[in-house]
Amino acid sequence: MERIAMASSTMPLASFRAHSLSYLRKMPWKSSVKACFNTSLMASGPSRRAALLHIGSAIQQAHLFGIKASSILRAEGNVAEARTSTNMAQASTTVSQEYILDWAKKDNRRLLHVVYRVGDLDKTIKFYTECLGMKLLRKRDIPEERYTNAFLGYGPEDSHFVVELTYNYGVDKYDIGTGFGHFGIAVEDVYKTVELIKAKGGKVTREPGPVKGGNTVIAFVEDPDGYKFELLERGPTPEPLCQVMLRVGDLDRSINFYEKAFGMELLRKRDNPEYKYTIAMMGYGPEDKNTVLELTYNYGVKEYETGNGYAQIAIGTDDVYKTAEAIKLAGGKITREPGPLPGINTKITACLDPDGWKSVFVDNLDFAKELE
Ligand SMILES: C[C@@H](O)C(=O)SC[C@H](NC(=O)CC[C@H](N)C(=O)O)C(=O)NCC(=O)O
Repeated sequence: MERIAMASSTMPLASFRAHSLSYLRKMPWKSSVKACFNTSLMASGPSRRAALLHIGSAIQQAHLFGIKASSILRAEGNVAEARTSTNMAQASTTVSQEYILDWAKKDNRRLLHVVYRVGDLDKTIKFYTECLGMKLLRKRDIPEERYTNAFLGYGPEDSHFVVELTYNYGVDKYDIGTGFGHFGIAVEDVYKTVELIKAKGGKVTREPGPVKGGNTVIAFVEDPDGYKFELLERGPTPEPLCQVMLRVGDLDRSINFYEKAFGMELLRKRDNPEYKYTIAMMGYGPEDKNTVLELTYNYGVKEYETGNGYAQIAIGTDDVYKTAEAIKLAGGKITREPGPLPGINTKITACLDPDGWKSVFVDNLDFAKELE
């Protein structure tokens, strides 16, 4: 790229075009980005071409060194050509937007855990281990902040989605709100599981049987704080803690947000007109092997209360800075700018979805170090 930028000031136009296009063809960018560069390149004069290629070079180098392309583009704003050429401004914006949104889809992402608050940690741990069959994976007490966390799940945190319970000293009750739905647990026999839960004194709020309007056998149980768990009958799965269900006020708006800002896939959408709701399963891999976000739209309901019990899901990423950039580009609201957390140095960024549901992205390498 540097070679092209230098050549642009000395070569005749025809050789310059051939040289540049052959170089651009070899670049690992999307074809639409290349097309945009080609168009702008051919429409501009020699000095504009040099500036445009200079920006392209800077973005390419930024990519290699993990620097945000938008920062480079801002810095490059000092170049007079970039400031004055509408074509070039459009080209550079398209490059940074396409690059970063495309990157979000290819990033190494996984749902790590779901965080919520409980009023009695020991009581909840007892219910999850004895009734739901989870393992207590670790506990950490942060006395200076007056809270304790307990991590529970069906396998180690480096490969499984788990729950992160938060107990705030002295707080024994939370408002779960109307928006939080349930956590899904896949079991091979819902009837047997419910019997066991009942025998241990657990609260069953919906008896086992086929879901209304479908065939899957389900049941609902409630934990000591009133958080609902849906038991879903399935064959053996590597990820039994399989769903986080949240209600949303506009399903298409949410699908668009999670696809664009989070790089998730719409795995399944099912309308149930008889019971006046539609669900969309969003995630980073097939539903039978990965935990998914189940978004539920109830006909005509535009708003919910998020309460103060449910906190957020955490998602692993290779780069919290690019993640935050993608969320901003997709119109998301960043509530914590990317960077290391004081004290533990794990890099995170946090944001809100269109309904106010919070998510935190955690640097994959920092998270792995935390688990060592
Ligand atoms: C198998 C999979 O599709 C389900 O389990 S969906 C479960 C179903 N969900 C809803 O009804 C969502 C809408 C509801 N108004 C809400 O906001 O929670 C469900 O809970 N069914 C209940 C039943 O008894 O079948």
